[in-house]
Amino acid sequence: MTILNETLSNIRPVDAGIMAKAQARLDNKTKPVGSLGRLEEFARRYAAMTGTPDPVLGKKVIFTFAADHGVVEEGVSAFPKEVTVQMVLNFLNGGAGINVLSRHVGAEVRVVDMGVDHEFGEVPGLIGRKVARGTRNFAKGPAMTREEAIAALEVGIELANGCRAQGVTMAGTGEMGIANTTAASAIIAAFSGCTVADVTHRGTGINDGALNHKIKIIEQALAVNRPDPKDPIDVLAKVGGLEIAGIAGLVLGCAANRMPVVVDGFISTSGALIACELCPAVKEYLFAAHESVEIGHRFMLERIGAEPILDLQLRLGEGTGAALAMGLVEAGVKILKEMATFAEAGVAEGEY
Ligand SMILES: O=C(O)c1ccc[n+]([C@@H]2O[C@H](COP(=O)([O-])O)[C@@H](O)[C@H]2O)c1
Ligand SMILES: Cc1cc2nc[nH]c2cc1C
Repeated sequence: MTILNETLSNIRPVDAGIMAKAQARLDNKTKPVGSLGRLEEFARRYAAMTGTPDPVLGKKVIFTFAADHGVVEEGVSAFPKEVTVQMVLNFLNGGAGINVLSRHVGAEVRVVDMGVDHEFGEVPGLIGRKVARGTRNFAKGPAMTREEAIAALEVGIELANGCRAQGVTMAGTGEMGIANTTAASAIIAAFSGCTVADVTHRGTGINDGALNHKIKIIEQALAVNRPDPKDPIDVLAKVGGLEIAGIAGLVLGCAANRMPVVVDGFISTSGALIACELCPAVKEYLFAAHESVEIGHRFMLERIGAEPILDLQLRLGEGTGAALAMGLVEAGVKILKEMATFAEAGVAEGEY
């Protein structure tokens, strides 16, 4: 069996009994029932994902997947393609937004080259898993072959599979890739049947003229490639990206390993969406970090059925929202594990 098929066959719905046990444990803590709101939801879902009402909190890791996009040549981004490689080096030097926010929450950043159009050679810290030197221009034909898409998915799965032995208990997704909002918009348009204009926005900050052009390019890409929404790998290969495939694989691998995964913004969610379309039970293992400024994000989150944790007007990517949200998920689990019960603290219980 292929790694992908084996992973898909290992994904099971979470145990509703464990969720109820975790909630019962929360209800005995020294607080009015339900008064910690969504922190309680995070805790009981985390418990159900990991299969125990007393879950372990270990290492937190953000995987930031980087890749280039052939469609950049159509003028769909405010920034030049070189920024992808330049930002990878910034991540490795610890100077990017994701480095700051990961330090803030005590998470480690792992940078994965899925398909940057640059030969890095031996660069300390970089996880080199290049599947190709970027995708092809999907305004003219498929971004990748089906084989490339599956190879990239399997990179993400293997990274997730490695986590448990390394003491990682929560993963987060992140990405870097100039022009990748064009791919993410094409993916949600292909699945949802929404008009391209409804799901396409300004990415790094394009002006009105460039936005109209970006919409036309995505319409052209969908007409040229005709991705089949019933075949998520076809959608991924034709209008996706190598970093998006890596994210989809990571999310599948986390679900198969019963490991909670916190999904970042618009592009990360397009990867999570591919994973959920391949196997609907995946959605039970993910936390949606935040709602991105990108207008298409809402449609993705609705399709997955995920309620975002934060709304901070973020649109950076890299995993920045995931890092922040991870801190809140962890806070919820600490409440479950560390807070005193009424009996332990000698506090009188209420009557409801
Ligand atoms: O995560 C988001 O919601 C998000 C929204 C807009 C832009 N980005 C980041 O900006 C880059 C893509 O923007 P663009 O305009 O080049 O398609 C890519 O590196 C993403 O990490 C990220
Ligand atoms: C500078 C810069 C940093 C980024 N981080 C993620 N996407 C990005 C896009 C740009 C342009």
